[in-house]
Amino acid sequence: MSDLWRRCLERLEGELSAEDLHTWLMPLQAREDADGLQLYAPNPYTLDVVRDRYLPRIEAVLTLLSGQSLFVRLEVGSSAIAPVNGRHTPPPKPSPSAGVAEAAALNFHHNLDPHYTFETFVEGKSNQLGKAAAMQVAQNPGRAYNPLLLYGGTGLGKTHLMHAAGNLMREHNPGFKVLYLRSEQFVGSMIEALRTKSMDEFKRRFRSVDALLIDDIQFFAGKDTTQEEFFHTFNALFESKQQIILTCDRYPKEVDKLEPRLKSRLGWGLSVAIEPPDFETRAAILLAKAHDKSVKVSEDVAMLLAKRIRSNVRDLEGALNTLAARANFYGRPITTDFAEETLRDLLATHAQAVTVPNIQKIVAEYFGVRLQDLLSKRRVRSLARPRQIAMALSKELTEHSLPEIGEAFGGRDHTTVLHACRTIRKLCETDTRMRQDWEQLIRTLTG
Ligand SMILES: Nc1ncnc2c1ncn2[C@@H]1O[C@H](COP(=O)(O)OP(=O)(O)OP(=O)(O)O)[C@@H](O)[C@H]1O
Repeated sequence: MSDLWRRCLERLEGELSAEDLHTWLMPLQAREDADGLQLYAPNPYTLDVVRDRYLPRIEAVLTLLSGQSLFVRLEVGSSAIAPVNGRHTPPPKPSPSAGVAEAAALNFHHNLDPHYTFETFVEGKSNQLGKAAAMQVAQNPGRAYNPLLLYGGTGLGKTHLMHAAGNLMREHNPGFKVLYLRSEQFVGSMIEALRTKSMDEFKRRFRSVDALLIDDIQFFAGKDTTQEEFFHTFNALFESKQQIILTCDRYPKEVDKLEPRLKSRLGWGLSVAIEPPDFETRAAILLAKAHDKSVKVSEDVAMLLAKRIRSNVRDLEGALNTLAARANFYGRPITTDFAEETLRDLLATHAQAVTVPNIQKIVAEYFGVRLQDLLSKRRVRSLARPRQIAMALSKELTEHSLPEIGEAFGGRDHTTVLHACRTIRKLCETDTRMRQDWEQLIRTLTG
């Protein structure tokens, strides 16, 4: 069986009933080839059901798994034998009388993940602005903010929000043509178009959509021809008020080898940072994901995982999936003991990354002070503030007690550490600069 298809089935296993999976998807045979994935249905009836009910979802999953836009062809037959009656599933052909717009709409195959919606997105301080902006764009495409750019570290929900916006646009207007693709797919399509001398078609394809969603545009860095082409596509869409939504793993101005004129265009709309979620949001996301997957997880377990896994939501979700699979396999409930035991190695890896000496070193580097000064008794402000931040980070990111942290900072009293934690928390609420420093340090330490 094609490995990709096997992984696709595994993913769909969590979403479809066992009966549907066995009746419609398991009987399909798959073959990967240069053009994409060929699926063979045992009979025309299965083919029709798969095409009508499951094909968009299959394509969305395959795109997510393979990282590229895969063309899926459905035929009656088997992967070992040639197709028996050659029934293909091209998108329905428009009648000769259909207008151009109608034809385009009929041929258009959106590839949004239907599970990524605003309803399944848990809001917290870290992503509030991003969510609000994505919703406004979805409610008023091409007019609210264009482009909308969501940026931030990996696994924080940028792709989720982007799909949610696309899904909401289509909910309001089912004919709306939303095209989602990762930036590598854009590059791949362009190279293919250049190779086959079909740039006109490439241009038409990207400019005929109502909303273009491109993920991870940092991959455009250093690819001059792609940037040039994207620049023109951008201008064409922007001028005719078609919506553009982009994501990037950092603020685009900080991406090296991205053309200045492109960077400037990206700043025309709204750029919103998606920050790593705080403890409460991480716990809430876990409980929501567990609920979606019908996995029984107590608040204690959610809090344990949220406390120990701070890197990103994807890692958190991965831990939950592992727990669910093991609990199911052993027929055991997910208690905190079971979670500790099952995820021992994973939790240790996350704990290892953040140690008090590591925090002290990173904070000293960040503020340009010497480590020995940070740990000294000197009370000048230029040292006192970084020291307080390092103490507060140690409390936030490690399991050490206040006295232990005090000890690690040149033998200070635990009340000094407590005071540092309170001061920094207050400052984070009132001082933007402080909050940015805090978040940046958390990113560096847990990323
Ligand atoms: N606030 C949230 N609520 C619910 N799920 C979330 C939230 N944030 C992230 N997730 C989930 O975490 C996983 C990773 O998110 P996503 O793929 O959107 O991250 P990303 O920021 O686009 O990362 P990358 O830059 O690596 O592509 C997804 O399954 C997504 O549903």
